[in-house]
Amino acid sequence: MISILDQDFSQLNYFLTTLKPTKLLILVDENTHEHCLPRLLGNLETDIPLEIIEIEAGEELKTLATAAHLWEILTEFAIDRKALLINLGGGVITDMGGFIASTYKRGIPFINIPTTLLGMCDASIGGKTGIDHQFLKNIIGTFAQPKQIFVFPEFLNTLPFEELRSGFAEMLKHGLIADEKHWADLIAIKELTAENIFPLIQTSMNIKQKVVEQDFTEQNVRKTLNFGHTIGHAVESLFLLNGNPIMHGEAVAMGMICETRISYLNNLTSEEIADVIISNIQQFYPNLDIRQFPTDDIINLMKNDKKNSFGNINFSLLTSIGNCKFDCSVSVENIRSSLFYYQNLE
Ligand SMILES: NC(=O)c1ccc[n+]([C@@H]2O[C@H](COP(=O)([O-])OP(=O)(O)OC[C@H]3O[C@@H](n4cnc5c(N)ncnc54)[C@H](O)[C@@H]3O)[C@@H](O)[C@H]2O)c1
Ligand SMILES: O=C(O)C(=O)C[C@@H](O)[C@H](O)[C@H](O)COP(=O)(O)O
Ligand SMILES: [Zn+2]
Repeated sequence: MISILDQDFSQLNYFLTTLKPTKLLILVDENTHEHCLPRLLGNLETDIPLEIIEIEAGEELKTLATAAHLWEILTEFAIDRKALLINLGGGVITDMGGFIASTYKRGIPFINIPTTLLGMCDASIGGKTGIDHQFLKNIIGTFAQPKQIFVFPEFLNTLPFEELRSGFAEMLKHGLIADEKHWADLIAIKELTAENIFPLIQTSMNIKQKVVEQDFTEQNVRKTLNFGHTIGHAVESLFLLNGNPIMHGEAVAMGMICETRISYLNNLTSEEIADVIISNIQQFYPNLDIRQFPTDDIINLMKNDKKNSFGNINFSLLTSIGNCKFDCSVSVENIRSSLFYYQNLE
């Protein structure tokens, strides 16, 4: 599924005339309702009946209860399998929307229109859908591709800086795992603005796309896209559980620092390279206060990571800038050491 950069909504309109859905359902959260929906509705050229479905914004709402509520709404609207769900939002909306669409009536078509940087470069691509459960990230979900992904970069104009920075973490990840030049271009950015990041979005989208094409169901190389997430997701879950959610990209940035340190501790990279990577990530992200969480709690949560096998916690680790190795086993001692290292970073 190739994402389409659509500047003037013409390709979206053409897509709708060829698909001819029986109904359009647009899933938004309160922010994308306010900032993105008017622009979309103002440009849609269609007489297909249309309904808007709004949920509250936030990771806390990416739950089974919200999914059940949304399935009920689909039933109320009496939608058939030829209706089209349009997910207009960030990763929470595309994960949730993709999940409810792929399960309702065993699957109705959906498209993603990402409105965050994270959504454009990562979450809208690749067909991982899902919800959190018992505070475990994306623990219930499906692999289901959207019929199409339409990217309208103008939506970034209303995105708060912190959200832009969160999405930037996944772009850094793409550089680190697959493309040294992309990494160099990203860290050369002096100020994180939509304008400065914009020229690099397509490269990030392509990196993700290419990996997913090789391994849709994450049997092998797709695991590299999870670099930073083994520790990042565990910490994200703990903040969520505490009622103090952090942004996904903030957690990934923290996870990438620890997992880069582990790459060195596991003799995959030199300490020098690891230090360069870490200081570059650090320049964008303030340290998270993870001292509040017992190390054992962080490690216990990692036992639920989806990359694990035979009871082992498997990591994706860096062998150099632009290269990543998956299915690496790591001693508990090295995991602890990386967390201690992070806690003591200046
Ligand atoms: N499926 C995947 O491959 C994948 C990849 C990465 C992340 N994710 C998931 O994505 C989620 C994070 O996504 P996210 O960072 O986009 O968060 P998000 O969807 O919560 O959006 C962040 C915030 O920005 C607001 N917003 C969205 N678009 C806006 C706009 N154009 N202008 C103003 N405000 C806007 C939202 O309402 C929300 O408050 C996490 O749940 C993460 O697990 C999934
Ligand atoms: O697409 C992938 O594969 C990824 O791992 C991308 C990640 O950035 C993303 O956060 C994904 O949702 C994590 O998946 P999970 O399987 O660890 O829940
Ligand atoms: Zn991620």
